[in-house]
Amino acid sequence: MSSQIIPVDPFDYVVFGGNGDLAARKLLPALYHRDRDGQIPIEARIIGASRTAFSSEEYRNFARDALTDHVKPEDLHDDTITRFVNRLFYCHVDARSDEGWPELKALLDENGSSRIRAFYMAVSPNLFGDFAAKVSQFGLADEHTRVVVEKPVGRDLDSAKALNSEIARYFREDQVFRIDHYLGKETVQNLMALRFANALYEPIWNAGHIDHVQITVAEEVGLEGRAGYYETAGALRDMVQNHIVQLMCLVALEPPSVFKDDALRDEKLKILRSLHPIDASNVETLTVRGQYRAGASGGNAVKSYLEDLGEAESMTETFVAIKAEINNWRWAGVPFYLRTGKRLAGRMSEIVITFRKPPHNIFADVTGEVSHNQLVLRLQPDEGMKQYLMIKDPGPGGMRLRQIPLDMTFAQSFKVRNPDAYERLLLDVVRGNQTLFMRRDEVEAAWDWIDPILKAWEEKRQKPQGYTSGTWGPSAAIALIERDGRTWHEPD
Ligand SMILES: NC(=O)C1=CN([C@@H]2O[C@H](COP(=O)(O)OP(=O)(O)OC[C@H]3O[C@@H](n4cnc5c(N)ncnc54)[C@H](OP(=O)(O)O)[C@@H]3O)[C@@H](O)[C@H]2O)C=CC1
Ligand SMILES: O=C1O[C@H](COP(=O)(O)O)[C@@H](O)[C@H](O)[C@H]1O
Repeated sequence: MSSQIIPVDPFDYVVFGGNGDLAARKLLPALYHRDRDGQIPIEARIIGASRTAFSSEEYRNFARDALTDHVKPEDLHDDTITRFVNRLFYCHVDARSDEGWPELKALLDENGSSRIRAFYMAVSPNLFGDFAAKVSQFGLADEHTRVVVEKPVGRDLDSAKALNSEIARYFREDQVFRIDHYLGKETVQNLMALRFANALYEPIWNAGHIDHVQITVAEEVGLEGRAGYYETAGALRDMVQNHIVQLMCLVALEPPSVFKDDALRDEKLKILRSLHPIDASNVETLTVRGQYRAGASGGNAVKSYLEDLGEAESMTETFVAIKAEINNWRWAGVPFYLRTGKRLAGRMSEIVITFRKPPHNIFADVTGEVSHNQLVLRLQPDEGMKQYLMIKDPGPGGMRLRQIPLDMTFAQSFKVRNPDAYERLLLDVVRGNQTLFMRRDEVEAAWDWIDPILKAWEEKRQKPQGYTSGTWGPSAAIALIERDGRTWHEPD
């Protein structure tokens, strides 16, 4: 069964970098799924644009291969593939010359100016400004045009500001969609539903009732052919500055008055600006950097980061753990333990809210300690939520208590395919809905918190600690939380 369909108006989606890795792995499959589910209007077109001299027919073949490689075989059918690829066109353009741009303009103008136009920058960030300038120079944009900007938005605060200013020369902020695909994940949106569509949790969603929060985004994969980019980024820039910080904001924000654009983004911004600074004075106690060594992943032997990179040494971290704190009334004294890494023991992303214990244990004599209730929001795999509660073991054996989860796994509760985050976000751009996209000031506020960490690591020469591939990271990450008398949540 398909997921719920909300129609969108006809559009032309131009994907700069339409023959790149992101387009092949994520964008074309996502658009294919929306088309297969009947959400893409018959007139809509998708136009790949980059330097390679493809014809539109060759681009359709590229797309067929991408779908074969990245869509589950059971979702591929000849008729839906053919319908989808017939929407595809290709223009051969260079961001740094005028070559190909008049042809792209002519193709777009076939539909007049009333149609929605979106330009997706699936290219290296150092080309974002060039593409924006060309779109403007050749008159491809009007006031309804939208532009999608991929991460990374900068590599520090100064470069992010420069990039944002460059884009702002050509587009208004309400035309700019800075994508963070974690915001399109189902469980992440469900976090908003859980908090604000139920009266149950919000009264206890604060320091009075919550002991601490954990956010883990663990990956089994290594560099996946992106060594060049990764070596200039590292886990803090690649995952924490955007995805993990965004998740932390959604856990922590105050209720917005509506679930819409600036109302939500204003509240996220307040959290970003309330983050307790981490700098040279506390970086060694509040952060852990790691780098994977050789080990095993999914039962296979895997190389170290340095071997993957082909270098003798590197200061780039492939793992980060951070103890973050939010300086406001709601969260005073509640640590947010964050961790992410590559080549870890499994692919598992979750947010764990650990509540305080009952103020008095009336079962102390018969059952000993009672556990903290935990709410586990599983982002991937097996998206869903589990609320762990203490219950009595059935039977006459006395008051033996244990934790049992109230389990809501989406796959079991809803018999629908779980859409990829890009499916939702790509069409939100067409709708002009910026709720799940990052505003300029948010991105810059996130860098404002991250920059001093990067500087402090450099100043202290805090080298990444080695960890064996296939484990949960360096032992120092375990010590980071155990020092506080807590432990990382063990995935089921
Ligand atoms: N791949 C991924 O999983 C992810 C990627 N991203 C981001 O997405 C963006 C694209 O990444 P990715 O797809 O991996 O990169 P690739 O290197 O695979 O693709 C880059 C694309 O840019 C095109 N290109 C390069 N130079 C020019 C130019 N001067 N004019 C026109 N087109 C040009 C290339 O095509 P051609 O050579 O034909 O011109 C190619 O299509 C990056 O910002 C990356 O950080 C973000 C998250 C995940
Ligand atoms: O943005 C990125 O995300 C992926 C992880 O995304 P997921 O949806 O598979 O969890 C990560 O591998 C990549 O390094 C990073 O750039």
